[in-house]
Amino acid sequence: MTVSSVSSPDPLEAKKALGWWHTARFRTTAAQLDQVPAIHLPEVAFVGRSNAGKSTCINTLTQQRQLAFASKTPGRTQHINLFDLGPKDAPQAVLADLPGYGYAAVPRQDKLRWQRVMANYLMSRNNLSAIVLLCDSRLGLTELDEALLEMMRPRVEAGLRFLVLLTKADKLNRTEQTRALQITRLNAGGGQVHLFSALKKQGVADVALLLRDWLLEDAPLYAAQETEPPSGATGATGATGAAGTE
Ligand SMILES: Nc1nc2c(ncn2[C@@H]2O[C@H](COP(=O)(O)OP(=O)(O)OP(=O)(O)O)[C@@H](O)[C@H]2O)c(=O)[nH]1
Ligand SMILES: [Mg+2]
Repeated sequence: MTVSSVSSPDPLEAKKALGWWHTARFRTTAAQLDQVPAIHLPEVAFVGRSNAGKSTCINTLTQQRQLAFASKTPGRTQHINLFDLGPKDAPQAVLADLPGYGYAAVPRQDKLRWQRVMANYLMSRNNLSAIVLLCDSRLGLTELDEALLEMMRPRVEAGLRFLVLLTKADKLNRTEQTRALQITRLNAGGGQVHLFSALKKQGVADVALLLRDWLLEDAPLYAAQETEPPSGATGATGATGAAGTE
């Protein structure tokens, strides 16, 4: 098995994809599900345990130091933050940075509330094209990640794209990286798995290309919805309708 840093994508294509990610700019923030606006653009959601490296990954992909707030203090991201991607006057896709789950020091009520917000978001967000589940490569998929995978299974089976990123890969040696990839691939239920290091820029080009292609492939589906009444919009992968609002 090759470690993902070994395969290098076409440099020109990678440069174009990174240029596209660099267009990312803040769109809106929401503390509750019913405050998140319906958007007729393909969306990728970044999820994972608190401290997994979501915000750092977003900053690395977009090559912006402070787009998403990264922190040494777990539980930092408390809102659903949305960012636009593509030309300024014609955004093509949306990136969602979701609050991390599982941080022990957060009061139980807040923890439960956020887990509910996130689950509802992932199950009900009509325009979701892809989910990126980030987990620390030293920990692999934890119980909470697997619960999330299980919950998302119907949507993944219905076509929702799914990528697991093993973050902080710089903390592992080559052998450990290969092992982490093998184990996670077995447990990822058919989703793609990549190693990622913000520090060493490992996997950045691959992930930039993969996610951009997924989103742009889905863009025509949502462009068609723009002309329909909002109630007729169902999203490419279909909502399960399982979630209410917070
Ligand atoms: N060595 C190393 N550290 C990293 C990497 N990515 C993130 N970190 C560190 O991990 C910590 C958490 O990163 P964040 O990006 O804030 O994590 P988060 O998932 O957004 O956390 P919440 O907002 O709490 O959910 C920070 O101290 C980062 O510097 C990496 O690739 N390598
Ligand atoms: Mg964060």
